[in-house]
Amino acid sequence: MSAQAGHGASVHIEACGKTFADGTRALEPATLEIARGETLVLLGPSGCGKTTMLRIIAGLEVPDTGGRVLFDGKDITAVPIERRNVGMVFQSYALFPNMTVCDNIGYGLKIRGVSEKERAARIAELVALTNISGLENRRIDQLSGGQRQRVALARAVAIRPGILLLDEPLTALDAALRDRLRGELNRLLRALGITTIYVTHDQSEAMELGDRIVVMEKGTIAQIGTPREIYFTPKSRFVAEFIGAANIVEAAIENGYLVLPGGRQPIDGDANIPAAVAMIRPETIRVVEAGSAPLSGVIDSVSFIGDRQRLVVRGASNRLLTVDAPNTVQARPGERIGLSISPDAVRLLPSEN
Ligand SMILES: Nc1ncnc2c1ncn2[C@@H]1O[C@H](COP(=O)(O)OP(=O)(O)OP(=O)(O)O)[C@@H](O)[C@H]1O
Repeated sequence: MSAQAGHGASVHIEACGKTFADGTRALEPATLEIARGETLVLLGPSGCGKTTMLRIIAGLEVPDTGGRVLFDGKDITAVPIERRNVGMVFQSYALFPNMTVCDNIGYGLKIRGVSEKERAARIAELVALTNISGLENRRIDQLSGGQRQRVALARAVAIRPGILLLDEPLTALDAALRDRLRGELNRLLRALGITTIYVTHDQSEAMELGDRIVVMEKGTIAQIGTPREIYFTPKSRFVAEFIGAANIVEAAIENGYLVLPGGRQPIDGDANIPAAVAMIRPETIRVVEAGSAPLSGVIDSVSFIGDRQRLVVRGASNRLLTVDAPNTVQARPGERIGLSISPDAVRLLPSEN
């Protein structure tokens, strides 16, 4: 494993936009730094330009005039994919179905003229790292989906790329397997220390894997930050609603108070934003006795999720708030409850058009 570590290259994307031949503007000019060894996740809804950005980094797509891609400070915009030293894994496996696991993993090494002995050693190391021991001599068409994705990963990193590009690699797998592989992938990426750019539309995948997340919206970068920054301090309603559950409340602000459906809520920070909406995460709202609480409402529905329960609470004027309560709280539809929100849990966001 140690022989694999520390191969990451830094990536600098400068003013890279993309307009396709048919006039589709897939990506507005974007500038982005990715540090050596960092895992950066490109997250966003379908069609927002994630894959296009990844393909520009890979060398599969040329950016519009003026855009540049630099690896370790060197301009490689005109360098073809096979000379960029990148490893790639896609949602569809793109493995050679009739070849064995070992031959697939060693393919890139073989065409680069790596000796058989060295190849065997590297393959053995990767078979262990990706948990596919015992399958070395199976053909790809004799493997499960999860096993195939492990082989695809092993093959992508076998050539010791400076940059690993992953496009929705877990999307085709069922939920339980996806969760397990996500954890394994996380450990693998940390162990290898390769700079990784990971495309997904799944916010929990993005939060678990990313050192930083780039949230994309309609071909533009909506926000870049660590998973915690994106979750706790989203800059816009779009980001707040894309990552995690969010109560978005359009409410008046009066003298440092937010006027909420069931009462008045003190808020921190600049309460003089002229037009704003408030975001409150469901797990930051506490259920308390109805009597003394500044906010109250009637439970509309209760969904038991296991580790917690999600309540929908109807306040005055029929506005609904989602509340994630501990699974030990007794809550029944129709009951009146009090709610307590810490002022710093209310985030004001600019209201959008
Ligand atoms: N070769 C192409 N020619 C024309 N338009 C394209 C081409 N490739 C992609 N697009 C368009 O560019 C936009 C961005 O596509 P892209 O594949 O980057 O999105 P994405 O965020 O990766 O979406 P998904 O999650 O669905 O893969 C989309 O509107 C898409 O239809």
